[in-house]
Amino acid sequence: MIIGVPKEIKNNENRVSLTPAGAAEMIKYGHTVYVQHTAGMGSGFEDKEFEAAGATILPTIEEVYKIAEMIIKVKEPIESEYALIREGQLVYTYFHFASCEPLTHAMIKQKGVCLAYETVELDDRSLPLLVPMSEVAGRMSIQEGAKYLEKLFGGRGVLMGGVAGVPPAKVLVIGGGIVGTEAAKMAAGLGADVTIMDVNLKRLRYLDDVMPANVKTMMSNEYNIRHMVQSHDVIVGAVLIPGAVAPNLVTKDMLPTMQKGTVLVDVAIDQGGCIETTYPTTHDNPVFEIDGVIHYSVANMPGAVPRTSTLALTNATLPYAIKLANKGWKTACKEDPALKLGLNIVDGQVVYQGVSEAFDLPYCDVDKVLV
Ligand SMILES: NC(=O)C1=CN([C@@H]2O[C@H](COP(=O)(O)OP(=O)(O)OC[C@H]3O[C@@H](n4cnc5c(N)ncnc54)[C@H](O)[C@@H]3O)[C@@H](O)[C@H]2O)C=CC1
Ligand SMILES: CC(=O)C(=O)O
Repeated sequence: MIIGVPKEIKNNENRVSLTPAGAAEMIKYGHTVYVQHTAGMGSGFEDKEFEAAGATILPTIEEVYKIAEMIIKVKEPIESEYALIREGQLVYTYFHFASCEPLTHAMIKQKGVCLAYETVELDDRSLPLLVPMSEVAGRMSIQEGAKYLEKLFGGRGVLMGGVAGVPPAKVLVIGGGIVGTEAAKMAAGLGADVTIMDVNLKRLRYLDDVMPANVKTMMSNEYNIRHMVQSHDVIVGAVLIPGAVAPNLVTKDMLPTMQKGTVLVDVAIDQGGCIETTYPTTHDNPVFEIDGVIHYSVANMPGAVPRTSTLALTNATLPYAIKLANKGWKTACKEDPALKLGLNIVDGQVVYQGVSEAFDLPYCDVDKVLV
């Protein structure tokens, strides 16, 4: 198969979807790999390393899209890329359709095969291609929270771990999955007083067992959230309903009850956000303030640590990419139920329930596009 690796063009997105090692692996299986000039540079991989691995460098993004049967990306295509996607072309990347109606309509129109990393799902309901970036974003959420808590950046001027005789910062994490767990671990490691909330009691029991003593667990419901946000310094939004828009759990009317300089980090922003007042921001301009409360809502947080993130992401995406290239997307998806769940839009049809519900679009059973 002919594989294309475009350079990411989202704001400050320095990850790349394939490393030189990944390109070598693809080539070993008999595939041809085209990489856009400087696509790997932001992650510390030079063109010559891809060439040494057997890939061919192409000067422009247009040439990559034109020649490739399978595009491997990191972030969803942005507006300038929509028209480059061809009918029947496989695009393997994060899409987060439910949070972006224009992207959804554009991909329906282009009739590509959109296989979304974030909805590839194993039997145990885990999301193998989201996990590595959730680990990164969860850990980063506390670094960012700690930074914006500093007075200089508009925060309350509270030190995460406090000092002898002065209590530490209070951190509330809403959602106890991968992002939430990593956030709680990092905050606890800095000495903060942490509470983690979830609706899944089994998950709360597990977290209660494994977390250090400065992490408490609490059932997530409107009453508890309303009460807790009033006294916490950093609040991390980390919920997910796979493939669907995130629910608004921290609502606008709660802001005036918070302490001035509280920092909200809405990691779930890529699925629309779980804090009503957040909208997607960029690494260039990551925060904004409403009612004296700092909002951080960057939709591609791992893009800020591209070396770590590229290596972590491609560790997870490469084995599936090889399967797709070796067998073709139809056979690969028929044989692997986890990959099949990654199909969101195929040949102009929405084949993922959460996306059809988000925009009231007709839903087509995925098996119909696999015949
Ligand atoms: N902004 C960014 O750069 C990044 C964002 N993310 C996003 O972070 C979000 C979380 O991802 P993961 O932790 O991997 O998901 P996950 O599936 O591991 O965890 C989500 C958790 O939310 C819980 N939950 C669902 N409804 C809830 C509610 N009403 N109250 C409290 N908890 C609730 C679930 O029970 C689950 O434990 C996703 O939207 C993901 O796409 C992930 C990586 C990077
Ligand atoms: C999960 C995601 O969208 C990201 O890592 O950017």
